[in-house]
Amino acid sequence: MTRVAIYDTTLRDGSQGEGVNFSLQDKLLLTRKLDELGVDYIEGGYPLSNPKDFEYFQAVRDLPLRHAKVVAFGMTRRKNAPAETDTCLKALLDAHTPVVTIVGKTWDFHVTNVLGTTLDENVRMIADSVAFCRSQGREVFYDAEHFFDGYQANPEYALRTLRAAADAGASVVIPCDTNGGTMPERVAEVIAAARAAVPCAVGIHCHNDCDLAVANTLAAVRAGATQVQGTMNGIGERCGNVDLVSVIANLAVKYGRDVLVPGSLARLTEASRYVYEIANMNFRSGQPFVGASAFAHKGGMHTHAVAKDPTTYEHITPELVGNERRILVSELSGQSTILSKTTKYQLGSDKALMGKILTAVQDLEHAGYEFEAAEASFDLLVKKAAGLYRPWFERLAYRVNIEARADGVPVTEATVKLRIGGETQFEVSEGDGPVNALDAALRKALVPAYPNLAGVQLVDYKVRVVNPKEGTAARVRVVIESRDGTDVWGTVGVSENVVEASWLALVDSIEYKLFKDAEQGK
Ligand SMILES: CC(=O)SCCNC(=O)CCNC(=O)[C@H](O)C(C)(C)COP(=O)(O)OP(=O)(O)OC[C@H]1O[C@@H](n2cnc3c(N)ncnc32)[C@H](O)[C@@H]1OP(=O)(O)O
Ligand SMILES: CC(=O)C(=O)O
Repeated sequence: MTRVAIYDTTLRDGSQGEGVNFSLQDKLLLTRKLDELGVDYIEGGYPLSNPKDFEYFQAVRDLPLRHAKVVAFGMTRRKNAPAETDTCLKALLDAHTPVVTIVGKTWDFHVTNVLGTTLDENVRMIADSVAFCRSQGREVFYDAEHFFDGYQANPEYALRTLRAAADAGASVVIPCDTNGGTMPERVAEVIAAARAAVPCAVGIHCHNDCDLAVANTLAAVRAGATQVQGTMNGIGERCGNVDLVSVIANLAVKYGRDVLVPGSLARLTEASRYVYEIANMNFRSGQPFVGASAFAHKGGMHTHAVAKDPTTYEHITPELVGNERRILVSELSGQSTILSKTTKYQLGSDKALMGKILTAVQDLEHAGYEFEAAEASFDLLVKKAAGLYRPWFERLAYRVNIEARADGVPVTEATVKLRIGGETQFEVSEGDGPVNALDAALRKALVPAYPNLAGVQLVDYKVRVVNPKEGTAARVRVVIESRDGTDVWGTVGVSENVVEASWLALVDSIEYKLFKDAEQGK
């Protein structure tokens, strides 16, 4: 099957998304990651646009890329002026990339109403720009902006612009659904018409304004497009570009097409999450293929079947795209969920115990607990129900004091009193807030006996009101995420008092860490 070239424009079109702003360093890190993933082309930016993009093309030359080619992007020459002196084309060539992508107008309405020029001059702008970059030794891709709307309005003219680019030496012409409003069957028809009109390869560039960008891109490939442009996780202007993650996975797994470099598909999840991190965006847990929930099973009937054979509720095996299966514990669980979450304790034959754990989960969830993001608290619950729990320390008391001083800066102080191995420990600590102060005092008291606790970091803290109708007397749920050198774990506490809820979640985190290290012989 023909290879489909993957052209990533996260660094250019992705950065046109609201709230996305990559630093130069971010762009270089992403370039390295995209190359590791095995994409064929990385569109690094618009060198004329700003000094950062210009510098990127200087700096990227020092990156040792294994596979990907870096591409500079820019528009056709300005109207009524020669290509040789055009500042945009000069910046494109000064980027010294092996490939340049030139975007041009194909919709007659844009030519007359936006560029303010004639249809003939626009065709010359395209041809001159492509020919000039070719004469300077660059491979040229031609992005046909608004091609689908242009083809709808004036098909002869739209095809004429494509032919101008191909005749001038473009190796790929790429019809763009710039406004993202085209339906999949129409995309297929128009791509077929474009292929019939030019001798060179045809690509596709879709936006997601109708939530159809993936379907449109796949329709284009089925109609013969051999280059796919898009962004990681679909970030981009308005509703975004096509999500390359889904496109790559569907092409490889569903259509058996040759994409990326061999063996790369299993890096998809890691690459997607890396892009979210660098873009400072939250992961989309329901994102197909790579989201944390993409292979998470919650309903009791589902988990029961998945335990017998995962294909009962999974369309592919998660490892294929580097993701993992998760079994979620909740009030919707049945005994088989509990069974699959407790395999390490080998409690399977004890039906009464499974029932007891399930009832405890349902009662606690009714009271406001949630164990989906707090598997460490669930683990402690199982230990307690199965008689495997032993206290590492005894909680005698805690107190938190917040003093608002005259300078307006509140000072928080926490005191904890614990019994550890028969000794009473009493420690005081200041912190940025009650949770920070309590955490610091807890560790001060415990680290002398359990030095591994020094390596625990609190990485996330979330509070959610459980029963908002009660106003300020409402119960709150605190979920804390903790991390050490090897693992990340979540714990939960619920109370009418936010400090107490935090304390419960904190203590669970510490206890889980102590059990975990003991089980791992640390
Ligand atoms: C569909 C897409 O995603 S295309 C890429 C869109 N991305 C961006 O625009 C981000 C980067 N852009 C920029 O940094 C700036 O817009 C620049 C540097 C390109 C141009 O900046 P300026 O010269 O100040 O122009 P400005 O942005 O105000 O307007 C765009 C100009 O480009 C012209 N233009 C637009 N498309 C094209 C084209 N394909 N070929 C030639 N000229 C074009 C417009 O007519 C307008 O020129 P005019 O004011 O003489 O009519
Ligand atoms: C080229 C481009 O980004 C577009 O037409 O959407």
